[in-house]
Amino acid sequence: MNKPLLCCQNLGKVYNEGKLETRVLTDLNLEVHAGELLAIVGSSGSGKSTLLHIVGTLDTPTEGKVEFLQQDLFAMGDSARTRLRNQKLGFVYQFHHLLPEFTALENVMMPLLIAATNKGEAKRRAQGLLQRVGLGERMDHKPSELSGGERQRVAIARALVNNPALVLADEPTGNLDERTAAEVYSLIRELAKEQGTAFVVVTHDRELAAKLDRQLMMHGGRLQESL
Ligand SMILES: Nc1ncnc2c1ncn2[C@@H]1O[C@H](COP(=O)(O)OP(=O)(O)OP(=O)(O)O)[C@@H](O)[C@H]1O
Repeated sequence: MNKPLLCCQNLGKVYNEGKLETRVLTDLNLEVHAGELLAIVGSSGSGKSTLLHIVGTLDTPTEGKVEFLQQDLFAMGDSARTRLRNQKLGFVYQFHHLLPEFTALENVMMPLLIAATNKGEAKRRAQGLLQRVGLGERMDHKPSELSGGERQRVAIARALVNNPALVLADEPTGNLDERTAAEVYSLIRELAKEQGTAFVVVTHDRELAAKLDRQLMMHGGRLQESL
C-alpha cells in the first residue's frame, strides 16, 4: 500500500492552565490515505477539535509526531510549516469564517492571492470552483447576501481552491438543516473524488459520518473504530 498522506504517531496533548493540567490526547495513532474521506465522531470535549488543530499546525502536540506528505510537521521550521499549511491544507469550520466585506468570488480567491498566484489565474480557478459548487450565479454576493448552505459551499470552494492534499473540516454542517447538511456531504464526496483530496471531518452527526469512507470515534484521548 502507498505511504499514508497523514500519519499521527503516539500523539499526546496536555493543556496547562496554571496548576490545572488537562490531558486531552493520549498515545493517539492515525493514518489517512490520499483521497480518503474520514469521519471522526465522539462526545463533546473528547478532543476532536484539538486533534484537527494539531494536524492543521494551529496547535502543537505535547508528545508524538505528525507526518504529512512524509514531512515531520513539528520538526520543520516555522516558515516551511506555514508554507506547507498554505499550499497543502484546506480548512472548513462550522461557522464559515468568510470575510464579510468581500464577495464570494473574492473570498474564494483569497488563499491563492496569499500564495502569490497570478490574479487572473486565481480568478479563473475560483470561478470554476464556485460554478462547481452550484454558485455560478452568486459569485458577486457578499456572505450576508447568501443562505447558510450557500455560505458553507463558498467555504468549501475556498478550502479547495489551492488544490490541497487534505481538507480538515470541523463540524462543517453543524449549523445547517438536515437536508442542506446532506447536500454539503454529497458535495464533499463528489469534490474529493474529482480532485483526489482527502477529508478529515469532525461531526456529531453519525448519519452523515456514515456517508464517508471510514468512521473513527474519539474516546479516552484515542481513536477507536466506530460501531
Ligand atoms: N486552550 C485550551 N486550554 C485548556 N483546555 C483546553 C483548551 N482547548 C481545549 N481544551 C479542553 O480540551 C478538551 C477537548 O476539547 P476539544 O475542543 O478538542 O473537544 P471536542 O471533542 O472538539 O468538543 P466539541 O465536540 O464540544 O467541539 C476539553 O475538555 C476542553 O475544555
